Parts: sequence; C-alpha cells; structure tokens
Amino acid sequence: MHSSQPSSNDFSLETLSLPGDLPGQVESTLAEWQAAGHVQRLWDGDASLWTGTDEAAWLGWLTIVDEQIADPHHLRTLADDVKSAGMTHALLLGMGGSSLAPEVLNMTFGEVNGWPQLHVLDSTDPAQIRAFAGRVDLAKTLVMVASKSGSTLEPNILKQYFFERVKEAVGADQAGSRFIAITDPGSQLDRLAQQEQFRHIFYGVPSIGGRYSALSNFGMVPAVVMGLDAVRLLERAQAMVRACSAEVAALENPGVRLGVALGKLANHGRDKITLIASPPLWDLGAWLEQLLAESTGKIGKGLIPVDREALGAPDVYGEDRVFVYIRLASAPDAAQDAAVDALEHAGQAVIRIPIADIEALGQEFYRWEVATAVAGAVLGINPFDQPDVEASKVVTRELTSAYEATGALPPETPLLEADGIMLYTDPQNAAALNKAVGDHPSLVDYLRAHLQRVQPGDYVAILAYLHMCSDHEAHLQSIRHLVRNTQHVATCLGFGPRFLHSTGQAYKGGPNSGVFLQITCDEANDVHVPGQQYTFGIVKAAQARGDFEVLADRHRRALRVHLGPDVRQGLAALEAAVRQALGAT
Ligand SMILES: O=P(O)(O)OC[C@H]1O[C@H](O)[C@H](O)[C@@H](O)[C@@H]1O
Repeated sequence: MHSSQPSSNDFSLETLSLPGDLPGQVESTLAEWQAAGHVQRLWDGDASLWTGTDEAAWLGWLTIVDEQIADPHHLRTLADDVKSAGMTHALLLGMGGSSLAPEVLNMTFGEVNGWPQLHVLDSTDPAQIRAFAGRVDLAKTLVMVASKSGSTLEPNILKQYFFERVKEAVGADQAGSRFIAITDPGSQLDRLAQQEQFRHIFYGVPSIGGRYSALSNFGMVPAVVMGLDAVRLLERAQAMVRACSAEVAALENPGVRLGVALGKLANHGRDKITLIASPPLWDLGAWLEQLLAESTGKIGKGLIPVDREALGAPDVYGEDRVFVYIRLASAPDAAQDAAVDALEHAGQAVIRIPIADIEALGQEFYRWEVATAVAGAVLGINPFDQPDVEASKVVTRELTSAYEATGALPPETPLLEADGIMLYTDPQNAAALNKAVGDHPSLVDYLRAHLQRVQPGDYVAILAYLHMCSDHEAHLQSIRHLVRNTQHVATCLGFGPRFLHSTGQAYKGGPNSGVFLQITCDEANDVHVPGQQYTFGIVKAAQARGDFEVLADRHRRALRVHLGPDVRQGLAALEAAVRQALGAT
C-alpha cells in the first residue's frame, strides 16, 4: 500500500436538471440551510436537526476517515499477513451493512493478481450456499464473519456451517486460524471469535450504524484482504470529508447539496430514486439501496431506491422519479448518456454526479452518507434507526422456534394451486383480490387483479427468496420490465433474505405505495444447519413468511407466489403468466 496526498478538488459537484419550480425549491432550502447553520448542527451532532431522539449517538462515520488514516497500522499489518498466508480465496459472511460495501468493492475492482479472490455470501438459500462452498478451496480460504451486532441470524448460522466445513478441510485445531471476525467490541461474535481463536478480530465503532460503516473496518478490512490499497481509498475519501465539512457553505457542500435535493424532491412526490451508474460501477446501487431505503423509509415517508432497472424511453416513466446518473468520466457509456439526455429533454428530474475514476469510490461512499443524513433532516425522520426490520425478525424467530419444537412450520392454506404453482396471501389481500377475479380464477386472473391495484406513483417490488444467480435474475428482470413498460411505474427487485437487511425497512415502514410480489420455492436440495434441527431452507421459508406477515400487518398490497422445486421452470411459467395478465406481447 502506498500513500499519496489527497487533493481537495479531485471530485466534482453534482448538477441538477429539474422541471417546473423545483430548482427554486431546492435553492431556497439550501439557502435556509446556510442561514440556519444546519451544516454546523450536523457536525455538532444536534439531534434536533432530525427528530431529537438518539441521532447524536450515531454520527461516528463523520470522522472515521480521519481516524483510519491517523492509525492505519491494523490495515497494513493485515495486508502483510494476508499476502504471506498464501490463501487463494476469501469468503465474507454477513448481511446488509456488513456485506454490501465489500461486495461493491469486489464487483468494482475485481480480483487483484496475487491476492485471494473474494466471495460475499449474504443468503440462506441452500443452492446459493452450496454454490459458494463449491467456488472456494476451503483448505486455502480465509473466512470473514462480519456482523456489527454479532447476533444476526444469517452470519451466525453461515459461520456454523463453514466452520464445520473448514474443520473437515484443515483439521479442528487449525480451523480458527482461517477465520476473521469484524464486529463491535463485546458482541457475541467477539466472544466466540476469542474462544475459537480466530486469526484476527477487527472492531467496528459503536457509533457507526451498519449502512454508514463502509469506510470503517467493515469495508476496509475486506478491501485489504482482496488486495486493495485501503489507505489510498481513505485518502481519496478525505477530500470529500473536507468538502462536506461544517466550514463549507451549504451551497458548495457536495453531500449537503445532494441530500437537500433528494429530500426536497421526495417532499414534492419525486421519491423513486432511480440509480444509473456507468458499467464499471454497476453494483454501487446495491449499497446505495440500503443506505437510502433503510435510512429514510419509515413512519410512512422515505426515498424508494430503484436499482438496475434498464433505461427506457421517457414515456415509460411517471412524475415520481428522480434519475441519479453516476457517471464515470474514465469509462462513460454512450447509450446511457443518450438515454439520460433524452430523459432530461423530456422534463424528468435528473441529477448527474461525475466521478473521475473507480478509486473515487471511497469518496462517493462519504458523499452519499452525508447526503442521506441531510435528506433525512429534510424529510423529518431519524436516518439512523430501522424500526421495522426487527418486526419481521421476531416473526421469523417464532417460526424457527416452532420448527425446533415440532419439526414443522405451521401449515398454510393456499389461495390457489395450479400447475405446481401456489398463491398465498393474508385475509385482507385475499378479500380484495377475490372481489376482482371471477368464479374460477386462474393464476393469470389473480396476477392481473394484483397488478391492477397499481396506481400512478406506486412501485412494484419483486421479493424473490431464491438463489441469486444470473438465470433467475434474467426471468425476474424480464418480469419487472414487463410491469414497468405496461404500467409505467417504478419497479424494484430484491433477493431474500438479502433485501430484508436493505430495502426491506422502506417496504414495510415507508410510504404505502408498494405493491409486492413475493416469490418462494421448494428446496430441491436443502442444507442442514450444524447444531440445529432446522435447515437453511427452513430458515429462508421462515424469513419469507415473517416478512409477508409484517407487510400484511402494515396493510401493504402483497401476494406470494410459491414455485415448486424446479425454480427455473417455475420462473418461466410465472413470467408467461405475468405477460398474459398484463396483456403484453
Ligand atoms: O452487521 P449486523 O449487526 O449483522 O447487521 C446486519 C444488518 O442487520 C439488520 O437487518 C439491519 O437492519 C441492517 O442495518 C444491518 O446492516
């Protein structure tokens, strides 16, 4: 790793192109921020800038870059250790804030010659777990277990599974030496890692929540393990820290400008933050989704991020969109440029963020963290809590405990069973759908009735508790685009349980404008969780049911489609049925 002096001007401010009186609205809010000294209040940790609750306790991310740069010893020592250990693979087990920044770094920078190839596993899907286990040579793999709380279900059971597998590969006495923990001091994972003599334990900062932790050890330790120059990323980020500081006027402050624009636009009905990134940065949206949705989606308000929706002609969009184009100057995409220009000319709201090169990723993490905190202030919510995530975890725990006690999940009655596909929903949604279908409803009838509930300004989210792989993704992307193109609404696609730790908060706690299509499946080849009665497949089923129960409890429009064990075939049938339901050709 080498150091270089950060320069204060190696990034650009965003540019806004907004319809109607929105430019004036954004400018006047920025002027208010300036006059009222709100940027100073943010840096002072004045909780009344938000909701006056515990916000001051969650601002450790503001200063983490300087702290890491002042003491990079642990990162340098780790780099030396990894380099000399001769491992070929690294596996990171974690969810949400503990996995998404490493995933983005991995997808953006790719494998670094001479360093372990990183795989980030954030699923309980048995097929996905098997696929990951098959991709690494467990005798030569460093496993990072990342969990701030140290008590999250998924990393805990994934750790149990991989610890057993590593024991088989290298022997019980060596297994601990292949594991690294990243967690807050004193957590259950910290204690376990000490007991089992993990190779390293790196600590998080208690005042930094998961989704704001990219530049703390949660992002930087995996960065080092995959061979990146973490100190350099941090130094580039430092230029952004300076530019976002209290001394910089709101009008010139990149994080504040972006946050005020996003908050203000959402208050004017443009709350679907449609993310467009140059191809090398395609995965950045996965991290942004969590930051934006989990931070702002609560008490019926919030920003709904729309990630990886293909760009369409202007007429497929409603007036609820903001397009944020994160454009890499070193590798721009001509088709994206043209499509975004067309949107701008059609009068859509477009924000352009120019980025010089991929090494600026660290500074972009920081810009967006500030912007999200600022947007939270404009929206009048606490951007540091996630009150609705816990609700589905509680139901999931009840279901897995029931399974441990009885050996089965509680029975359910389908709304419809046809050609190996079953539909489930709660009584309220069932009543609404049954009113809209005929006497002998088919799968297509129910899908049509469900999708006809979509109104302008709503969004449709596909929540797929399936193996996240390119085959499945292709069908699901095709379904979302059928919906977008025929109904002209925003569409989201999340894989469960991963999205529960990301956008799930906003789906349950944000504006009630979501129409949800949950997809589950039977497990063709389940995987047992060591030390438990249950399997990963049972956990995933319980997570889907827990999620659905809470969506229903919050009066969301939701329908669950249960595919058989042949997911590919089931998805093809579902895609055909959606096509028919929407009258699409
Ligand atoms: O890092 P952990 O404590 O394991 O938490 C992982 C994730 O869990 C929860 O779902 C939170 O809503 C997320 O904000 C968090 O990032």
